[in-house]
Amino acid sequence: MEDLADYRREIDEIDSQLIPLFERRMDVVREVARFKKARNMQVLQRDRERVVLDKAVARLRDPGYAAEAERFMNAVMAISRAAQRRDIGGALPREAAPLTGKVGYYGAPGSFSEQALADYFGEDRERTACAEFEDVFTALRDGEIDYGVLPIENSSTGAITRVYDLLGGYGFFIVGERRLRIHQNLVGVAGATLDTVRAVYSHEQGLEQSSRFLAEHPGWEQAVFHSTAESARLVAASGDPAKAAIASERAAALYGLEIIAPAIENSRHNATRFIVIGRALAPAGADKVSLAFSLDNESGTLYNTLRHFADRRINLVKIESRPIPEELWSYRFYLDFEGDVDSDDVRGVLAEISAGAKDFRLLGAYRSDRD
Ligand SMILES: C=C(O[C@@H]1C=C(C(=O)O)C=C[C@H]1O)C(=O)O
Repeated sequence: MEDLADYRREIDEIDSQLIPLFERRMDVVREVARFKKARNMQVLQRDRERVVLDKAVARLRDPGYAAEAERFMNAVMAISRAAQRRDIGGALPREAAPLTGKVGYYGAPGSFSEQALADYFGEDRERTACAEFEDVFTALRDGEIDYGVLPIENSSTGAITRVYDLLGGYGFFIVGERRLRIHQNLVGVAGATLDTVRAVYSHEQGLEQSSRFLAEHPGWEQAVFHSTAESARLVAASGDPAKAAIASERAAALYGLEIIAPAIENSRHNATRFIVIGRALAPAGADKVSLAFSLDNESGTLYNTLRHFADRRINLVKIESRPIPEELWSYRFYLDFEGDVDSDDVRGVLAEISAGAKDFRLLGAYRSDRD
């Protein structure tokens, strides 16, 4: 067997080639930053990163290293993105004010997201329904819409985790938010009553937010369907008094349904927070910032990240963690905090966190919707 010193000499020799290559790569990456700055382009280019990862794996002699090669290149690209963000500095692409254009929303006409859209952009704004959460993201990616509106958290059921995961996956920005008081109603066709109903359709949020009311009717089948509005549409189309939906008053009126039981939500304070997403950061004047990052699973990493907020007396308003499916028991953290993204303190804290965390991403800076 060779000596440990021999192995280490060999590793040193390899690194002596690796580091100059890394340096060359970083030089090119910073040229790319200049290019992006001139064209107001986003730093993160997910499609390109996928290509880089696929090429790396294809070049392996031993495919057994595929997962490691991906992690290696992911780390290299996270470092190059951080360098590009440093170079580009405050010149992140921003939306022009006011936010004009076509808006997509989750659900169907009559959904709570449509209500949030009407509240935020005005009733007259041109809009398009997106049946699934991801459809809002793909429509924005494909240029079919300029902004999207989706729910992100409910005051009683918590985070809408699927939307968090999509936010982490697509490279878009949160440009605004709207909070809405949510009343859930049991709605059905003319003649439907608590006695005729056998099955209740709704989005899982509608069912969850009304779980106490539903518990009083144990004989009813609970069917998870698309959005609350889509559920109302289904019930109207069926014409069947045995079917009911949990949906808004707005949806009931739109689809000609009657309210069998009003305000069936568990909590008197039931409210949902909706986000408005866009392809670039909101115009200046924001007072709330959202970001995402992951950390090494080691003692103190989360503390060492969060302490920067305390040191700068920045108020953290929300933290959510979501599993990273590709990395067993690893998590991605989503943080919301108060502050102006153009202030020295917020710039400082973003620099501190991006230096210590992996896959750091500024998710948005926008005006908060306070009560
Ligand atoms: C260098 C670029 O910027 C980022 C970093 C990449 C990399 O290091 O290879 C790839 C895509 C971008 O997310 C680029 O856009 O090509």
